[in-house]
Amino acid sequence: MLTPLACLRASPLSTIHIAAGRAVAKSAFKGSVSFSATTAMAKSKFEYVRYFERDDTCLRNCYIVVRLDGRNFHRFAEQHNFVKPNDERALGLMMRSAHSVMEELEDIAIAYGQSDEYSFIFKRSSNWFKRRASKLMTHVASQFSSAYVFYWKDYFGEQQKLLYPPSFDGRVVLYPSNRNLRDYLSWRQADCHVNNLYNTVFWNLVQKGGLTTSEAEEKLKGTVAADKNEILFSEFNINYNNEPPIYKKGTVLIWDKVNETTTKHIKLPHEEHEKEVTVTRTRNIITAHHCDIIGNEFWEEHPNILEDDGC
Ligand SMILES: Nc1nc2c(ncn2[C@@H]2O[C@H](COP(=O)(O)OP(=O)(O)OP(=O)(O)O)[C@@H](O)[C@H]2O)c(=O)[nH]1
Ligand SMILES: [Mg+2]
Ligand SMILES: [Mg+2]
Repeated sequence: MLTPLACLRASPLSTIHIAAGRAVAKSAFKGSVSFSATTAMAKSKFEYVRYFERDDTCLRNCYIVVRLDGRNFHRFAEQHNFVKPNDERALGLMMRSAHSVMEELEDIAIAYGQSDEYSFIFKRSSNWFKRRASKLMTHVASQFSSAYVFYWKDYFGEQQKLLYPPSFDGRVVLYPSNRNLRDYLSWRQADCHVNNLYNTVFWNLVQKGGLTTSEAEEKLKGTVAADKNEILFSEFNINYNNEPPIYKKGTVLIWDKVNETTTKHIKLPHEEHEKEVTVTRTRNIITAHHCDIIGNEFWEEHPNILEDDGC
């Protein structure tokens, strides 16, 4: 007897003979027990099962946000010796993976990432995959995860091996207005700032100040941003404003137009010699920014990211 698993394994090598509207699968494995299953073809009585599928079409006119977050990255960061509190390699790899998502999937107008998360915003007019939430989310998550593994060595080199396959959860959220979408992105960037300020002081207290992690935690209890800035400045001579923007602001990926000029040699039919001509092409490329997206300036500089609210 073949177990169900063995049958599954056998099926790719099986030959299927179609006779009188019925499919007969025969095992191609020599020596194994051959099976011949007769299965009714399309339009069978089984087809009703497809009506159990849920319609998860995203509401029209809304921005579709897919947010990914690394699963148990606290442990992943420890096991892969991430630098505390910010690991440039890890942030670079997250950015590269997000870049890959934007390159491969259509209609993403902007992406924002920090720590182990990335948000991808599909244009409100997008009709990609008929706006089916599960399709959008799973494509984003799987492209991101495979890119993360694929590009690992480019960022961590040979010394730091990838010890196990990382994974990312995904969720879909719809935002009906430009204000809502901007507030969503502001929320994520504010989160980046709050966490980074805390982590910067915390790890300075531990690594340079000699405090244990619980002593550092105790010292920071009840402190506000100004207190943390003061500790950084007075105890460690660090001006938080001068910390790298990628740590403080996260990463924004957008499409930008660039002009590319190339020289070509062409020979016109009525001319004897080749002529050198310069050709300028406009190309869309993805650019990374580590700037404030809470205020108006960024949005005024890039007016094409948001679509008209239409009201
Ligand atoms: N050392 C270090 N750790 C990082 C860095 N980026 C992310 N992390 C870790 O990743 C965690 C991300 O936080 P969360 O997403 O809230 O938590 P999580 O452990 O991933 O758990 P779940 O998301 O609930 O599965 C942080 O708490 C850090 O421990 C980094 O650059 N350096
Ligand atoms: Mg996480
Ligand atoms: Mg997270």
